[in-house]
Amino acid sequence: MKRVAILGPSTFSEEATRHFLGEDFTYVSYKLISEVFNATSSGETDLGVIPIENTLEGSVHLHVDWLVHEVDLPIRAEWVFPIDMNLIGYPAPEGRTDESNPFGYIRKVLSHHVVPAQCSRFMKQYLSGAEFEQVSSTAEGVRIVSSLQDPSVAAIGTAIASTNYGVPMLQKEIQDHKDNMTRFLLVGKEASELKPSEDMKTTILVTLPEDYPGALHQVLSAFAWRRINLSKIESKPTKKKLGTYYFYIDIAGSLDSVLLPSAIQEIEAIGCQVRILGCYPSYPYTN
Ligand SMILES: O=C(O)C(=O)C[C@]1(C(=O)O)C=C[C@@H](O)C=C1
Repeated sequence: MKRVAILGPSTFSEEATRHFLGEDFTYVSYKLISEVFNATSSGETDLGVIPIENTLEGSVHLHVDWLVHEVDLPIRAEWVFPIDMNLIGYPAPEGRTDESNPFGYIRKVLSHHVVPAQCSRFMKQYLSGAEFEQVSSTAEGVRIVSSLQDPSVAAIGTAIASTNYGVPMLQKEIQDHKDNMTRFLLVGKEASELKPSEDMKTTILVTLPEDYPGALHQVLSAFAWRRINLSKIESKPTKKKLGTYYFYIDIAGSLDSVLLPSAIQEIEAIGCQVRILGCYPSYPYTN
């Protein structure tokens, strides 16, 4: 069975990956996302799972940075998964209940750094008196809460973490929007057989030539006149020289098509550097 590195256990990454890949894989949990990348890069696992973007938070920059700067792991698939955030902790100790705020007794909240952006309304309304402390995953927060057994410290995470660590669910579905989704990437050195998908995507990094006014316009027009759809374009620092950027571009389409390779050739011809991060199937959420 192929081995898949995930941030886990009892995380959203685990829930999303089990839903997508099923049980024909061996899941190997790591505490840090850097360990997921390293395990996949070193061959300890065949594949790795990276949360890359969220409806409410946007790109997870740290993970994009790892993908671009630290490893050379092609993207093999992407899928989206709904994210229901839950407040997990112990009930108010006797004498500490507050009519105006049922969670006013919570002084500290532990979770992954992407979580406050996904639960900002709930946190503003009920947890404004609590300090937020970042931990390596949502499940790690729940694990710490279970070890402390202190009602003033709570976590935000998955329903499965609440069950597995035996910490009560205080409030379900506290994310700002019902349709909160996270996009996950499957990365790995070798291609894996996956279920067929109607949609293919290609992700490229483009570095513009210096001293070429209008270069970005030319890049975009190479796609535009071929009617190739870009689903995302983000500029990011190259980290080599202050003020220099590359563009992270998600393209709807496959490198096997006629038009996309010629668009890439056209932008290389004006002096752009192009790195292909992957050409892969994309899957919408299906229940
Ligand atoms: O901490 C977890 O549970 C994770 O799987 C990580 C992660 C992320 O990095 O975006 C995954 C999905 C949710 O958006 C929140 C956290």
